[in-house]
Amino acid sequence: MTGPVLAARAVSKAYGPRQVLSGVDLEVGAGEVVGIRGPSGTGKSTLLRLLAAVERPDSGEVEFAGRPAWVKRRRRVPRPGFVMPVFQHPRASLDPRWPIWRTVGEPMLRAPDRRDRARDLLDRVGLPGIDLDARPTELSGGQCQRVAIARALAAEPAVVLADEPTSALDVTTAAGVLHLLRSVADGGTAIVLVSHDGAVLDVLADRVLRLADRSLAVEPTGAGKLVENPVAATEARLHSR
Ligand SMILES: Nc1ncnc2c1ncn2[C@@H]1O[C@H](COP(=O)(O)OP(=O)(O)OP(=O)(O)O)[C@@H](O)[C@H]1O
Repeated sequence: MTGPVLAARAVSKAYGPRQVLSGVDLEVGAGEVVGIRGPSGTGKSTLLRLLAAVERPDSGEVEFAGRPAWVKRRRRVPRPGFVMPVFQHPRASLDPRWPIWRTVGEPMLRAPDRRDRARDLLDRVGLPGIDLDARPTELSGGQCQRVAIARALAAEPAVVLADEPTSALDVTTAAGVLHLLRSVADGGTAIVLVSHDGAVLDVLADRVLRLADRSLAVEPTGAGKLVENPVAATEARLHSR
């Protein structure tokens, strides 16, 4: 396809009297990594929930591959696995009753080897040898964060929406996860990445937008991109924050 894989068209959202987003436009192409930064409370997580079609905008449209995410009757159009979110508080987004292999394997319900594939994905997010039957309550925040990333990738989605995906990780682990996300993007998946961390955005994002005054504006990026950086250089860049 030639058009954007994900788009927001004049999207607005208010909670009660508080207008959080007003006429936000965004287009994300296949394989593109778009970073979003901005002060706390400006609506970054809200925008991701709208882009994930977890919440509806008050006005405007979210489109998946050129088609509205919501139909006129205000029902969400089912597109399983098209957009996968990684929410800011991963422990809360994991089912506490499920062993982690089942959480990661959920998007691959039809795969008979989904336990093995879950193990492989958990290896790739830096959790080799983790107990596949562990429950989220037995894991650290950083481990939950990586389980949530593995689950998002299991769907082989067209779009990953990641809200502070490395905030609970040490620098070395974060660099590994950022490289994994870059390789996923290089395989054609679009990524929208929210982070307060300029270094994370600088190394991973193809372009960075700033959310302020209820809308998005282009933000100049800083250091060289991850594509040109080996993991060790990314690690050094994250250390220098
Ligand atoms: N479900 C909700 N009900 C009412 N108000 C909400 C809701 N979700 C978000 N808000 C409000 O919308 C505003 C934007 O919140 P949001 O979490 O999107 O900001 P953010 O930029 O992601 O913040 P942070 O960087 O601190 O995570 C805040 O004033 C918040 O209190």
